[in-house]
Amino acid sequence: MSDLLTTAEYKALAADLDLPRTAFIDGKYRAGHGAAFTTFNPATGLPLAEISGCDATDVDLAVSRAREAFDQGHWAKRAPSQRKEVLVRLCKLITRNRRELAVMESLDSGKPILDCETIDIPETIETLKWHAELIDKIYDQMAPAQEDAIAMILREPIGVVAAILPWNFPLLMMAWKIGPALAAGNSVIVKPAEQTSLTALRLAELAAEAGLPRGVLQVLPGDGPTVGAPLGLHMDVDMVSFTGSTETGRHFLRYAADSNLKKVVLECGGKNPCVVFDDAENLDAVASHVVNAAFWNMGENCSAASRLIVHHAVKEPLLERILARLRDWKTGDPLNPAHHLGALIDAEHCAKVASYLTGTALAGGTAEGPFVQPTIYEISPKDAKAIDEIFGPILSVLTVASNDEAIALANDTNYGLAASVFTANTRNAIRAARDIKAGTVTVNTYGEGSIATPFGGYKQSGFGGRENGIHAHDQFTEIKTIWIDLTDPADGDNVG
Ligand SMILES: NC(=O)C1=CN([C@@H]2O[C@H](COP(=O)(O)OP(=O)(O)OC[C@H]3O[C@@H](n4cnc5c(N)ncnc54)[C@H](OP(=O)(O)O)[C@@H]3O)[C@@H](O)[C@H]2O)C=CC1
Ligand SMILES: CCCCCC/C=C/C(=O)O
Repeated sequence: MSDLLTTAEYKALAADLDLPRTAFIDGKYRAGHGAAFTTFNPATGLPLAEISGCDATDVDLAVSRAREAFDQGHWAKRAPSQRKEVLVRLCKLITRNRRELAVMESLDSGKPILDCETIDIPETIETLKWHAELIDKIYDQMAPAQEDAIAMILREPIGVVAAILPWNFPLLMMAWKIGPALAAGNSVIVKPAEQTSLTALRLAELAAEAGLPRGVLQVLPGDGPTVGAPLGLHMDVDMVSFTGSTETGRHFLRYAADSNLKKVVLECGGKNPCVVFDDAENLDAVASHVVNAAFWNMGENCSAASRLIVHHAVKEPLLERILARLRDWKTGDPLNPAHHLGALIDAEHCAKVASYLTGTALAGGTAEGPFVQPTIYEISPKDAKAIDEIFGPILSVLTVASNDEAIALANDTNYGLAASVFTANTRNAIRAARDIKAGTVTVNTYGEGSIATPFGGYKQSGFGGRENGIHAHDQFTEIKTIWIDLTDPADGDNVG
């Protein structure tokens, strides 16, 4: 992006921000009944704002308002083209306020402003626009039926959806959920991660300004046990869409089992492999992809490639290039647009990541407060660094003697979210893409694909559906069959 500001200009904007401090319920900001909590700037450790937290009383209120809004049909039953208009208006408002949102996101999450400006905010807009534009272009279906019957298959909004968000992509993950959910006509209650509530609240305010009826999008700040659990256990919440750790994902399956069997979709962790075969070409490009895959967003990314599985024939030249490439990746103040890595989310997470900084590193290996240098270790597959989801800027290099061994190692994990394969041989590429058990396999590149391609995990990386693309629309709708008998009564009844 050409119009990045200077650090001083970003800091001036940051100082002027009007930060939201209460829940957004029934179309307006209002204080919750839970304990107030502080949201911190991860880069400085200083408080940003005191936020009035929610509790089960607020959950009950928000669910009843969401249900009322749904039943009244001012959103759910509106023509798809009218829902589209409101969501497109919201995109325009986000665009108009994009700088404010980018700075708020960077301040609250520690993400580099460079990424907030060039990825998080543009992708948030793109996601909302894509689902808005989709909704008046999809058709329901007819199924084969008997001669004197018509069978229709309709998609209907599910009802009240709870969106439980992580702290690593606060706005973008909100967009991944509310984009398809709102476009389909649902009422959505968002629970942001306690560390990062600010942009979710501001987005709800902008949605109201865009014309979203009250009760259709509400945001309840607070922690998991106090706000997430009552949402998960609520008898009048029809669906939970969750992004976060596999462990917390399991809680939501239990909540559903212990309440109303609500639909649950989980997008959880990953220990994603970058596999480099002996015939990989253009190692400069491979090195760029590996660095980006491992260290983008400080490795606080469910689809980060934290395992580099490389054939020994290309290991040395590839590592040389990776280390050279890494010299361009600067770590530090998130509001400095020259920095590619900002601050880790909080002290607890820093301590967890730092506990993996052991042994001799090929690069990095040090942490200074919330700033962890991009770090590379060459280790054995049995090392905890190669097994655990660290969620920090630590790449494990695992050397193999054959391409088959590489695939076996790539699959030797409880996770299965994303993987990349680098090879010049088409047959090897296709075989690897087929054999790796992951929701997304990229060949000779790294990334999540586009908003049009489904995103989600095999094994313990996910459950119940896919985000993005038309598959996300499936996630947030129920399928209804309508069978219409066309028998002429004059010809007798159709029974038996
Ligand atoms: N797949 C991914 O994208 C993510 C993976 N992670 C992984 O999870 C690890 C821990 O991060 P963490 O923030 O604790 O992630 P969690 O999975 O615990 O949090 C995700 C969301 O679930 C909520 N939550 C937490 N516990 C409960 C509960 N018992 N009932 C209902 N809701 C709950 C959180 O609320 P709150 O935090 O406010 O209490 C947050 O909104 C990271 O180190 C990383 O490995 C983390 C974030 C994203
Ligand atoms: C530009 C696309 C970014 C996708 C990031 C997906 C990460 C999800 C997660 O960590 O939950």
